[in-house]
Amino acid sequence: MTGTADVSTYDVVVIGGGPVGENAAEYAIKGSSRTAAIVEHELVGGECSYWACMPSKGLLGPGAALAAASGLPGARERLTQPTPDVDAVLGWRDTITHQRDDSSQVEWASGARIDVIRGHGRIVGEREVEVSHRRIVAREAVVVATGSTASVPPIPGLREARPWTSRDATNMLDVPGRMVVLGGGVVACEAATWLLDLGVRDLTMVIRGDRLLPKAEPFVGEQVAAGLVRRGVDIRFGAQISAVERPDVADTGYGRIHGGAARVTVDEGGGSSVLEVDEILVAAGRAPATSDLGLDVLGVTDSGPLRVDDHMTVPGHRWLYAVGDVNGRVALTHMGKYQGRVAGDVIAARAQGRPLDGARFTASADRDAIPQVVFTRPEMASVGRTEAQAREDGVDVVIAEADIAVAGSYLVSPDYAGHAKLVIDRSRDVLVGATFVGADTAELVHSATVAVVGEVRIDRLWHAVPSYPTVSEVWLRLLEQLH
Ligand SMILES: Cc1cc2nc3c(=O)[nH]c(=O)nc-3n(C[C@H](O)[C@H](O)[C@H](O)COP(=O)(O)OP(=O)(O)OC[C@H]3O[C@@H](n4cnc5c(N)ncnc54)[C@H](O)[C@@H]3O)c2cc1C
Ligand SMILES: NC(=O)c1ccc[n+]([C@@H]2O[C@H](COP(=O)([O-])OP(=O)(O)OC[C@H]3O[C@@H](n4cnc5c(N)ncnc54)[C@H](O)[C@@H]3O)[C@@H](O)[C@H]2O)c1
Repeated sequence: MTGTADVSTYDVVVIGGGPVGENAAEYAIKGSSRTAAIVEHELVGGECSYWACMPSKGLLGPGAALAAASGLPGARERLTQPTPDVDAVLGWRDTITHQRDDSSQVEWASGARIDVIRGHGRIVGEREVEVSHRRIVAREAVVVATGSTASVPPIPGLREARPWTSRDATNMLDVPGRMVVLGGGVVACEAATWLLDLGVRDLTMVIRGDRLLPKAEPFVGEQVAAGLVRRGVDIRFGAQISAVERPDVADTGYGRIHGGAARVTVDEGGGSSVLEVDEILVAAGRAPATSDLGLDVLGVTDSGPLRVDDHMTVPGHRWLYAVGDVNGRVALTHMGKYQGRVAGDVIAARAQGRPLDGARFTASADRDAIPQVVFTRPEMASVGRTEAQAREDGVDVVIAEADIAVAGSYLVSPDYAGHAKLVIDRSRDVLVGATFVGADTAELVHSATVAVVGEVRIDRLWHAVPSYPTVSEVWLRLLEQLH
């Protein structure tokens, strides 16, 4: 860093210190003498570390472990309680989130020679960022990595009722007895799973469409819904919340019940009914965090995502990059970090006057090779395109599909239930998508990701022999259909 009291200069300034901004800063300067700063107005580590991926998986783990044990003879006989110890789970969650203390992340940044500047970052001109009246100048690049925020639909009375968003659900301190969840996407399905584990006894999900997890293969939503219904969840499809009344609202903080009971009107099938609940969870998607970022000075007045090209550069502004949730390409930590690595490599190459030769400088996997794991019970893991997406893209599709019923799955549990599907492009004889549902499938998906990205021909995949006895033997069942 160089500068006077109120103007500092770095080679690279990153606004937003989530996992994606951290990666972009690290890659932009590593192995060089370039300097970088991360501007963060909350906690270094971002939504993912304190409010999203990490606490949610912490809350889900103990229930998943108990479910695994209860499916296996010899272990299940030793289980005295089928549900987790609530205080211990919440304590484990707090351990994972370091009680929202970001000092270890700041230490990491300092080890990587990245300065952390606390405060709200706003672009005030070309290569210029303002943080609390302090001006930061970037010699090479400004990277926007500000993430996203939870959306709350404009339903009469909903905002006034101070409903929970994912931040409350992941950082819950109180366990509401009766809850309604608005939405049927990933946050809704994962949260429903841990809310039940932690003792919510009366849970209703209000879904405007006709299935859960609508972006995945249809069998995923069916199996996840069946799992939740078995645990007593009332899922209302084709339904909408039309009004909320909560006379006794209280600002009790994240994870606390926000007041007295709420009356929630649900419209479905031409009629309506009223649910009385102790808390409402809104899980209706997220909006890119582009407000109050100064983008209007660049002529960007749209409040949507900050669009970028495949070098993660904002068109027309070669010094400006946007990575992660904020660019609207894909809202997943691992894909945002991938974009952060691409942006960092591009910034480094441009700083050294090197051409952007090579695949490393172009993001492509975040379009057609996106892996995702949804940690429901059963869990689902997928990569690439679904059959419907492939057909929409004009791919000449061949399908291989099978229940997961192999020696490896039987050994996980004699009651194992799972399903797998491959989507193949007939003209190239390569895999373009794969979806697995069932216990222990999360660790299966990377094999499919390698096959999709590597464009491995199906006749070669035949020689990738799965080990016996593992769940991955389902590959053999699927490939037999294509051989
Ligand atoms: C409940 C939940 C669970 C999830 N689980 C998973 C999962 O298991 N796996 C997965 O891959 N993805 C998961 N996601 C998605 C994942 O959280 C996001 O994709 C990821 O956090 C995006 O990272 P990011 O760095 O782009 O943004 P963020 O993590 O949101 O970080 C952005 C940072 O920028 C800061 N900031 C914003 N504006 C400014 C400003 N103007 N000035 C200074 N600082 C600013 C914020 O304070 C924040 O620290 C989950 C999301 C939710 C809601
Ligand atoms: N394990 C993981 O990888 C993981 C976990 C959680 C979240 N995430 C990511 O975080 C992002 C946000 O997740 P999410 O579940 O909030 O979003 P989502 O887009 O997956 O689901 C939003 C849901 O809300 C519904 N909805 C939206 N507006 C509505 C309205 N006005 N009325 C009724 N229903 C409405 C949609 O139909 C959909 O079912 C996603 O990109 C997701 O992939 C990932």
